[in-house]
Amino acid sequence: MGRTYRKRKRKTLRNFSSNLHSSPCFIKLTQWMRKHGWSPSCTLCPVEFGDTGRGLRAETSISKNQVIVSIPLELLITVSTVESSDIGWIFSNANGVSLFAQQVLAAFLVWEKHLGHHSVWEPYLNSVPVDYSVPLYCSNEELDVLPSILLEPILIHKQKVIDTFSDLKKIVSMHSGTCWHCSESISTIFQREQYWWAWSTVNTRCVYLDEQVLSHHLKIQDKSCLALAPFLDMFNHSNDADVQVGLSSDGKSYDIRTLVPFAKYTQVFIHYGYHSNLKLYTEYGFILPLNPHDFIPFMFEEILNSIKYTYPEKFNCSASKLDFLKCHSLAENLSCNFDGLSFNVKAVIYMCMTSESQKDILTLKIYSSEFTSEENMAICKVGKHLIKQKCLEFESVLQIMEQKKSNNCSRSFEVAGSLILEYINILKRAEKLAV
Ligand SMILES: C[S@@+](CC[C@H](N)C(=O)[O-])C[C@H]1O[C@@H](n2cnc3c(N)ncnc32)[C@H](O)[C@@H]1O
Repeated sequence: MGRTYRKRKRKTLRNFSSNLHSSPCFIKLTQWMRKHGWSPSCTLCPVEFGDTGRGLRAETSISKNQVIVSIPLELLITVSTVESSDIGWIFSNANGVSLFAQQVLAAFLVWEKHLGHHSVWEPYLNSVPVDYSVPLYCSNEELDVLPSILLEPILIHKQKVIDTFSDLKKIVSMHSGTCWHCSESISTIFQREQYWWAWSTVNTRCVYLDEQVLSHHLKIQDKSCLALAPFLDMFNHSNDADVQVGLSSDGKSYDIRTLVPFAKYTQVFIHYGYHSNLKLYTEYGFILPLNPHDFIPFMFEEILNSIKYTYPEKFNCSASKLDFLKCHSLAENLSCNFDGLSFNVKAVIYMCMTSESQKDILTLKIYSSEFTSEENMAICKVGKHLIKQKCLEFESVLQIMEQKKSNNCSRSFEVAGSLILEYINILKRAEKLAV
């Protein structure tokens, strides 16, 4: 699929949304949920939106403080659901191998998916996506061209998936039984590809519960009380949404109450958290244009290099200055966002360009930000150089990515390209502010 085609397709999709209300998958999901005690809290229709993909649309207006979804606890998939399932015994006998909530839920999805029609969860499993745009699905060749700001969290995440899968294989291979449904040996049912899909399903769709709701006896390493919640997991995220989530007052369901109203025929969003685009990309496989929580980190050395380049004669970064910066936590959170360079970046630039003898004055100036116009100009000049260098770095990465994109690339790689483009836009705006 060529670039022009994709661009054209995106353009068409943006203005187009298609109603999924009568899709067999959705009808079966809601019929099955009703049988298990669910009833809709308000009229929501699943729709394929041009800009956000599948989500839920309000068929009538929704007011502030209205409960938009309420899922009976028996419809949630939690660690206790897994414990009392066909494969619960495998995890009760893990023989010292570490278990994590996400791994256990993912294993359960793989198991139930393989049962097909024989799974009571089939209507739910058929409602979740068959593939994902999370970075786990970037090929090694694609990962090779990503900048370290993206690559580092991706590799950490990927390693966690690899390790938990390898531990799962260890656990299942301790047991020699065969499956009642397909007669396959238990261990062959858990394959890497299915596990990656299941892991991504949990990662992009789970909610967090109170520990008390989850009574089980499995030895889970982490305290994350994850739950998969059918239907509820079709809400997309927006920074403009605001919600209250948790158990209903009678403790029988998991509810979401919206704190903002929604007009009839608009998409109803929830809020996944105050996430930067990097977090949204690595955890959920999408980004938000003009995300106010976005920022681009700088390394301390990058700032020093910009000072050395712009004012070689003024550069002065002694051991005592380094101590000072570290003691005052000024050498961390070095970043740039839509509003320009962070306070700490400016403090580091100022500190490392000013002579040692004036340390008391320096401290006072940094915390009052009362720089002379000459000092301000010097800080801006270094800041501009720093921003420009980062921009050049991202532009050259994007160029390489564009070349790769013209061949067959993963959806995840395309999202990574959009993220780099967002970063370039932020830097260009910040550069204009640094005058
Ligand atoms: C909990 S699911 C939401 C429903 C999902 N869109 C679906 O089709 O089932 C989370 C996933 O939805 C997508 N998503 C959520 N909010 C989005 C947004 N504002 N823009 C684009 N995609 C979004 C991402 O793929 C994310 O991993």
